[in-house]
Amino acid sequence: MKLVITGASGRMGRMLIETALNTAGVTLHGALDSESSASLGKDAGEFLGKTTGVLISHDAAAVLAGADCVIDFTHPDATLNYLPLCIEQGVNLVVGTTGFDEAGKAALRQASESIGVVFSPNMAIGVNATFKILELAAKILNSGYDIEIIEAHHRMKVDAPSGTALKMGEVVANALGRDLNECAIYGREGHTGVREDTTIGFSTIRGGDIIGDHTVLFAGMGERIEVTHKSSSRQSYATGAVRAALYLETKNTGWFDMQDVLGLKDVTA
Ligand SMILES: NC(=O)C1=CN([C@@H]2O[C@H](COP(=O)(O)OP(=O)(O)OC[C@H]3O[C@@H](n4cnc5c(N)ncnc54)[C@H](OP(=O)(O)O)[C@@H]3O)[C@@H](O)[C@H]2O)C=CC1
Ligand SMILES: O=C(O)C1=N[C@H](C(=O)O)C[C@H](O)C1
Repeated sequence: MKLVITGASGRMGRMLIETALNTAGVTLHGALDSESSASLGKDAGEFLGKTTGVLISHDAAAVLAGADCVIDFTHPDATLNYLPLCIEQGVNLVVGTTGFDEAGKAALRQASESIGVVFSPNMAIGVNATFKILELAAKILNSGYDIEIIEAHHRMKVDAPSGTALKMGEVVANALGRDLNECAIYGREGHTGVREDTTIGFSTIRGGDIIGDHTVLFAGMGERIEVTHKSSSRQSYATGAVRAALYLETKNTGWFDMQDVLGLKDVTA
């Protein structure tokens, strides 16, 4: 499978290049970065001390020619810029980028009528298992428990709450028959009044080099349950993303998430 990695000099881009180079059946076909990137023209493997023959480029049309799949961990503006070229050239797309607005998500979903798309705010197997655990926890703790979602990430992260925290909120809200758009509380300040029963609160921490911690707290009277996932390396995200690209090898169109890729859709307790 011929893979193109966007955001090639970013934290995830580099991890993805290393993972692609180490995965049997995968060829690094191209590497893209922003037009202002200091890495343009450099070998994509330079940061590993390797020569791959793939030079980091800004010419998306040229790089995408002949590719099978793009893995994109960048910024919503970048993803939506690459999208028409993927459609035009029939190149599948794995999107790990977070922070899309509703219109951006709709554009990706529409693209999946022409190409295969895997869209997931977190590609780690453990996080996707946690989504399942949360579904069950929410169904059991369906009344008498206040739900709060706490996430912590590195100081360079630009979107909040994290895509994973929002997805956790969605999973819990759906399990309880609530609409996250109606029950989410994003931070509190001043005289807030007492907590309303059916709300789901989000708290965001940004600092240092924290890779990604997520906790869903079910706080009852006299006890509390915390479901926590902590990432200690970006490798888990990259491994999941390359697995998603391989999953798309047999697909020409369609909208998928990591639950599809990992075969978790039908897993019930
Ligand atoms: N789904 C998942 O499992 C995970 C998702 N993520 C998400 O992936 C994204 C990237 O994270 P991370 O690697 O830490 O971020 P970085 O800032 O380290 O990397 C982003 C890369 O994208 C490039 N880029 C940014 N804007 C544009 C643009 N408009 N056009 C072209 N290229 C652009 C940057 O280039 P330059 O620096 O030159 O601007 C950089 O190379 C985030 O949305 C994050 O939330 C992260 C980890 C896991
Ligand atoms: O920006 C990050 O680093 C991460 N972003 C994703 C998110 O927003 O959920 C996934 C992971 O938590 C790391």
